[in-house]
Amino acid sequence: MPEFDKSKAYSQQEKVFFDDGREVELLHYVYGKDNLEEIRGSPEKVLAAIDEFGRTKKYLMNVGEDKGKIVELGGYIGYSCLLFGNAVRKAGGKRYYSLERNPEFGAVISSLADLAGLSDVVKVIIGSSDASLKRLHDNGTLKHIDLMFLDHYKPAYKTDLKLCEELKLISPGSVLAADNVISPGNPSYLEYVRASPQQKKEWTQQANGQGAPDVRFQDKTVQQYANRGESTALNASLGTPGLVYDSKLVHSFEPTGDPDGIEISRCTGEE
Ligand SMILES: C[S@@+](CC[C@H](N)C(=O)[O-])C[C@H]1O[C@@H](n2cnc3c(N)ncnc32)[C@H](O)[C@@H]1O
Repeated sequence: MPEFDKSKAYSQQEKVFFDDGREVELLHYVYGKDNLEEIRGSPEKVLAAIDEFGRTKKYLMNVGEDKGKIVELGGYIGYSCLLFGNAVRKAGGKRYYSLERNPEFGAVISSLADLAGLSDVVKVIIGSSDASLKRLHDNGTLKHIDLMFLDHYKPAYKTDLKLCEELKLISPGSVLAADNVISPGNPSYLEYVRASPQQKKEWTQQANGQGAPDVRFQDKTVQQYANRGESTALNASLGTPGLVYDSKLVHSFEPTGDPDGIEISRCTGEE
C-alpha cells in the first residue's frame, strides 16, 4: 500500500464530529471563497475547497481522495457524490443516486452538486436507505444497481445489501464498494460477502437476531445517529443466499491519515 501524504491530512476527529453546525459552516466557507467564480462548474475545485475545510477548519466524515446506474448509501455533505458523480459523467453515465437520511445534509449535497455543475447527474434522495431503496424499486426508477457504495449506518450494510438482493437490484454483474470495513470495521458485512452460498443458506435457515445490530459492533457505532432519535431498526430481508461474490479488501486511508479499507465485492453468479 502506498504511504499516506501527511500534508493532505484532515483535522483529527473530535468527540462530536458531525451534525454540530459544521455542515452549514462548510457551505459558508465554500461560497465565501474569493475564487468562487473559478470554483463554479468544477467538481475538482469544489472537492478541493471541501478538503481545505477538512484540513484547516474541522474534520468531515468524507470518503477522502485516497479511496475514491450508481447508488450511494449515506451522502453526508456530498464529497463521495461529487467525486463519483463526476467520474460517472466522464464515463458517459447518466445518474448518480445519493441516498441520505438527514434532510439538512441532503440540502448541502444538492447545493454543492449544483455549484460543481453536476446537478444533471446527481439525484439526492432523502430518507432512510431501506425505505428509499424500496420506493425507487417499486416506482420503477431503479431496476438494477451497477455499483453501490455503502457508507452509511454500519449495521445496515448487510441488511440493506440483503434487501437489494431480494429486490433483484443487486444481481450478477453488480459491484459493491463498502467503506470503513477496518475503521470502525464491519465483521457481519465482511462475513456475508465472503461466505459461500451454502454457508449463507444455512444462516438463512437459522435466521435469528434479524432486525437488531450485530453484537460485534461497538455501542458508539450502533448509537452514532441516535442523537436525533433516528431509528436503529434494521430491515429483516432474507436476501438471496445463492448469489456468489468475488470479494477483496483494498487497504487505504481515512482523510485524517488513519488506516482504513474498502471491501470491493463483485457479484459473479448465482447457485
Ligand atoms: C460517513 S457519512 C457519508 C460520507 C460520504 N459518503 C462521503 O464520503 O462523502 C454517513 C452518512 O450516512 C447517513 N446515514 C446514516 N444512516 C443512514 C440511513 N439508514 N439511510 C440513509 N443515510 C444514512 C448519515 O446521515 C451520514 O450523512
